[in-house]
Amino acid sequence: MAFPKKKLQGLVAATITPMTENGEINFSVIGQYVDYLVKEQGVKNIFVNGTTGEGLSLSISERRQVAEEWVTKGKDKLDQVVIHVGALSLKESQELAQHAAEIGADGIAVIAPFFLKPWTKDILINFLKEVAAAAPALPFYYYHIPALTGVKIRAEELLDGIQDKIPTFQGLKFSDTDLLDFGQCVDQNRQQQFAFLFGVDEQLLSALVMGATGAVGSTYNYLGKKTNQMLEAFERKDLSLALNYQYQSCFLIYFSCLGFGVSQTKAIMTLVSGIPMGPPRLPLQKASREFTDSAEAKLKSLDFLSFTDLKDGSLEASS
Ligand SMILES: CC(=O)N[C@@H]([C@@H](O)[C@H](O)[C@H](O)CO)[C@@H](O)CC(=O)C(=O)O
Repeated sequence: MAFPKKKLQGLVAATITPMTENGEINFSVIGQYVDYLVKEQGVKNIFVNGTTGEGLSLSISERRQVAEEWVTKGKDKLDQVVIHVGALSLKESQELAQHAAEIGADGIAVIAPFFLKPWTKDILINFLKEVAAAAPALPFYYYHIPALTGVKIRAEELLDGIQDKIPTFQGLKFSDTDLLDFGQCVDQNRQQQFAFLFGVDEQLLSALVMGATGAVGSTYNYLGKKTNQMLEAFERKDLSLALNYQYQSCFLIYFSCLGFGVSQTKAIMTLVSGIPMGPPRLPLQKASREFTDSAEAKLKSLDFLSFTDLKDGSLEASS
């Protein structure tokens, strides 16, 4: 095994997969995207082909190409590139895991299969174990996102004795609001050097209190710098300042009842970074005009993102 690798900690941007207006992947902007994350947002870890990256809406060949492009463009610039390799088919997941190892990724993550589902901890572990074994030199992270997979096995239960079954297990990406489950994961694994990466950006401060060692999320693409300031305030025990940052990011995320998801993330990132992210792929729909107009107004009204952070006058995603 190539361990020990540097522990994955701090902010990890869940990357968007840029697309053209006709739905093809726009590989040409990934180099620019890497530079934007590193230089403008101070974020040097990425999570590729996850929820934000529409990984499950891409073909296997596209997922391989996207992973390869991020690893290539991130070389000597990014600290860690973790590739999400979860799939409904064990074979596909193994193929992607093996590919991630071949291209020099720093880790792999896997969600629970969500159509024919594992109903018990042992069955889920068996699935994850088979995927991890396809990349025996790569750190393995379990990606817990029960609201989307429908697999409700508690993370705390899953982690109990997991390294005996999956020796490459290095941590948990926890995208759920159940802070009791999250806290129990941390508390019951204090002897291990696991990474506990929280995935609900609007609750990150609470998760830091519970022992999160880092965070993976969509908003760190464009709020990385501000969220790093929140992490620093938390480190200094300046909770009032940290809370102020957290509330501002919550209010940005929930500024309207128009919904917030991958389409909205693409639209906001296009506006803030000036890099065209394009529309999402079906079944997702492009963010509505109503959303983009109110998002633009909100971004401008918030001190959080100053006027000068906005690279262009319109939020319309590369149209
Ligand atoms: C359901 C969802 O997309 N959750 C996001 C959050 O970052 C989320 O966008 C954010 O908390 C705003 O609600 C991440 O947990 C997803 C993620 O890390 C990924 O793209 O794999």
